[in-house]
Amino acid sequence: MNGTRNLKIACIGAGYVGGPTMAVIAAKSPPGAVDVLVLDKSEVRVREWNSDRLPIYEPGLEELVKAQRGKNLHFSSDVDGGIRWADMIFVAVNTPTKRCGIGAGQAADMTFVEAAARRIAEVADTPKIVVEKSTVPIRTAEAIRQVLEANGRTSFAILSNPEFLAEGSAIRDLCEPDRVLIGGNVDRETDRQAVQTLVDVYAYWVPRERILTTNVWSSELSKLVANAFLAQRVSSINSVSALCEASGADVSEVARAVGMDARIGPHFLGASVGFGGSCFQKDILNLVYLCESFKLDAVACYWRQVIEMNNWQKERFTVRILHGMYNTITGKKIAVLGFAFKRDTGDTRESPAIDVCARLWEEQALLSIYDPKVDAEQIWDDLTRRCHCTRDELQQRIRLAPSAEAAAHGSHALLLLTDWEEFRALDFGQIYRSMSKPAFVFDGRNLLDAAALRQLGYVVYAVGKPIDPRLNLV
Ligand SMILES: NC(=O)c1ccc[n+]([C@@H]2O[C@H](COP(=O)([O-])OP(=O)(O)OC[C@H]3O[C@@H](n4cnc5c(N)ncnc54)[C@H](O)[C@@H]3O)[C@@H](O)[C@H]2O)c1
Ligand SMILES: O=c1ccn([C@@H]2O[C@H](COP(=O)(O)OP(=O)(O)O[C@H]3O[C@H](CO)[C@@H](O)[C@H](O)[C@H]3O)[C@@H](O)[C@H]2O)c(=O)[nH]1
Repeated sequence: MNGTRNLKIACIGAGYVGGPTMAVIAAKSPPGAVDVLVLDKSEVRVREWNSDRLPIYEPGLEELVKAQRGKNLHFSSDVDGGIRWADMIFVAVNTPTKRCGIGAGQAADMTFVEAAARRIAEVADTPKIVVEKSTVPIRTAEAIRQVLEANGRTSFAILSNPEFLAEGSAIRDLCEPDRVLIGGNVDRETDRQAVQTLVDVYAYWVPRERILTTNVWSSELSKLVANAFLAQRVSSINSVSALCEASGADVSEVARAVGMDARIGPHFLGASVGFGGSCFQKDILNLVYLCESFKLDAVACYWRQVIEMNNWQKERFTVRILHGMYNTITGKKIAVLGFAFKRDTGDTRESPAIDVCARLWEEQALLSIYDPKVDAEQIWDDLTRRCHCTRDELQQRIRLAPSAEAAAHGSHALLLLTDWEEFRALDFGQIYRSMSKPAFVFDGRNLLDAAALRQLGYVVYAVGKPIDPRLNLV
């Protein structure tokens, strides 16, 4: 039986993880069992969570939030008040890659996690269960404990409960997780009890056999390793995509044949322009830094290669465009379809589209960018930062388009950089008629039917597929 009644849960950090995770906990617990309060230092973000226009796009999220908000789900910027009120406090703040100092460009920046821990140490006036939800380097729970204990908070429990949701499918992933991982220090009675309390929360909707309990360090490390393995599969298939193009093999056929081996499995074998997102690169860099700090240089080198292969793939895609279009794209209009790092999200963090657009900008192309969910401001922010120039300078050669058709009109090439489902349904015949000829398609997601496009007259490049003889490529 579930022993958790009227548990007051707060979450510091109302981002891509904090918001959806807390909405699902609120929705899945029986009436009266939990009250959830999501806290953020950003008043703007909290206002958006309390409005009709949520700060993030995620399928199913809006319905869920609207159904629970004001009942057992609340959003507030009163972080101190929320800490005092709660029995259990999740820490779901951002842990980006460090930009300066020791470990810059690799180590995780723990500033926000530590600030949250210090805030709890300062204002909590009753014992709390602190749950590390952010992705953190191994032994962070111990650092949080030291901060708390040094401030006299000795009876607090510290648990690790990393999150495995993927953007675009966050609600489904949270409602039907492959597993929930909870790490606790079994030598401490407070932690043992706290693990049980957290297990009880998840057990409202997750089958008990999917809730794993481990020691804290295994839990922290498993999160980094899971992301490293996933990213490694994408880099592996992307390395094979280059070999396919060179040899005449088809990467989708190879992936299918290889993935049907039950020991390998079919998922995450989709060749692409490269992986993006806020997690893969950051977490592998974090793992590499960890290995280096343990003097495990060969291990660090092994994982670093996953990122190097990803960078190479993004660059390779850009070079394919340039060579395919007769070695010059100066002054040519190119339509960019998709700017988010994957479908079903408005998130652009580490999106391959940023790198590809920046490289095409350097080549003096005219870009017309369309994405169904990414805010215009976000695109300009990403590109000004990446291209090291002002928005005025960018706007001399880059436009944002209101639709895929508008982006494509008069262009020499379509680049498909995000696998939005709506791109599959475009009227490519109509688009072809509106384009300069020869009309090129560079499909960075293998989303489109290349044979059908060729029938319409397009010259098509698709990652890891046999090279179109009309392309100027070897
Ligand atoms: N985005 C994902 O898909 C995903 C999935 C699994 C795990 N993670 C991990 O979860 C963590 C959060 O990621 P995210 O994508 O939700 O980040 P995010 O940037 O979307 O959200 C973090 C929020 O924390 C707030 N914040 C930071 N410090 C604070 C403080 N001291 N007090 C109050 N609010 C504070 C920020 O204002 C921000 O709104 C990261 O460690 C990330 O690696 C992310
Ligand atoms: O076969 C594939 C699968 C993915 N990708 C790309 O890889 C990136 C990451 O995709 P995905 O993992 O689906 O999204 P994320 O939201 O980044 O989720 C990852 O990162 C999260 C943050 O840590 C983890 O919680 C998730 O388990 C993990 O999948 C995206 O650019 C995808 O387009 C490919 O190119 N080919």
